[in-house]
Amino acid sequence: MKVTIVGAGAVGASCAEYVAIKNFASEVVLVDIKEGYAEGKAMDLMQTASLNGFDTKITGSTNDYSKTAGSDVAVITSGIPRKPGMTREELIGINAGIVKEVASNLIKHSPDVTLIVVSNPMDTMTYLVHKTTKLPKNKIIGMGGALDSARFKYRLSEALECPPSDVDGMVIGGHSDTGMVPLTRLATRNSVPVTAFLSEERLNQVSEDTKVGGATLTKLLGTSAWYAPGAAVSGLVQAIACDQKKLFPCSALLEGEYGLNDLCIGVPAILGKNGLEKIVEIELNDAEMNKMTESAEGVKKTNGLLEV
Ligand SMILES: NC(=O)C1=CN([C@@H]2O[C@H](COP(=O)(O)OP(=O)(O)OC[C@H]3O[C@@H](n4cnc5c(N)ncnc54)[C@H](O)[C@@H]3O)[C@@H](O)[C@H]2O)C=CC1
Ligand SMILES: O=C([O-])CC(=O)C(=O)O
Repeated sequence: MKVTIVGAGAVGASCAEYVAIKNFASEVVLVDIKEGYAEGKAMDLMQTASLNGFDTKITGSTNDYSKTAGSDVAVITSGIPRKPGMTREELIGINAGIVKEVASNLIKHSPDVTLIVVSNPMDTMTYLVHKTTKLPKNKIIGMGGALDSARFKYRLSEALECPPSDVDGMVIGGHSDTGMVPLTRLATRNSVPVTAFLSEERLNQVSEDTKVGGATLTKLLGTSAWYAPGAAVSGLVQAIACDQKKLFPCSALLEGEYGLNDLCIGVPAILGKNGLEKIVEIELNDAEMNKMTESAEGVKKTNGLLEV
């Protein structure tokens, strides 16, 4: 199993580290445009192999895609992150060109690859990859919902004063400060609906904190987060590499599901060796469906800025 990660920055390197530590891939190739940067990150990570007990071989390359040939899964984290006060959507001008070129380079050397798009604005970048490559739709997946759901569980655990591992919950919709739809009605603590423990007001607070999860960290860090994003991507990579048939909310190209068409947005999906194997349509109530429709309008507005 060969995994390529383009962008050896904060998220790309964190993802490489989690993939290696989980020890399911034979090879990880890091690619970056900055001279020597991917090679340096790869060497540093390889020097943790004997400490962390993994056998994955990590190599780096400065923009030489021949090194990525035959990749099963490739992750696109190349581009710029936001700074405090910015929205993800403001990154479109720089990141669209980068993502389009990187996807094309990857496919040239790995025609059967499954692509996981991370660069922001992620739903629009995923749509861009669908529009500009000839990969089948199951082979292009956007990562956002897995991270947003992890943040939702963290915020729920705070409110419930319990460990995050006690909590289950999911965020669908667009990966943006206003577009996320945390499904509080369906969240549980060991099978008990969280609505049995928390007031509507407290749950609304959990939802709002979840939606601005990325912005809150960007304000604290001066750039956007990387540990939870890297871990979330590694979960998607593992589900595909190990054919786990796991369910994650992912940004998928919709063709009528949830009453939506011609956009990529976060919906529950099963991931396995064929990439995004199935979109799962869960029953939403009217309020949730309205939020999803509103979120889709926001994503479509950003898609409208693309030159495709
Ligand atoms: N979808 C999600 O849930 C998340 C998305 N992000 C996004 O991921 C992206 C990366 O974030 P960070 O790793 O924090 O940024 P970073 O600045 O640390 O790393 C980005 C790397 O991409 C490289 N790069 C730029 N153009 C390139 C090209 N044409 N080819 C190869 N490499 C290129 C840069 O040299 C840099 O090393 C950002 O757009 C950020 O907004 C970040 C966190 C979560
Ligand atoms: O907030 C950002 O810009 C990066 C990101 O997508 C996240 O951490 O959710």
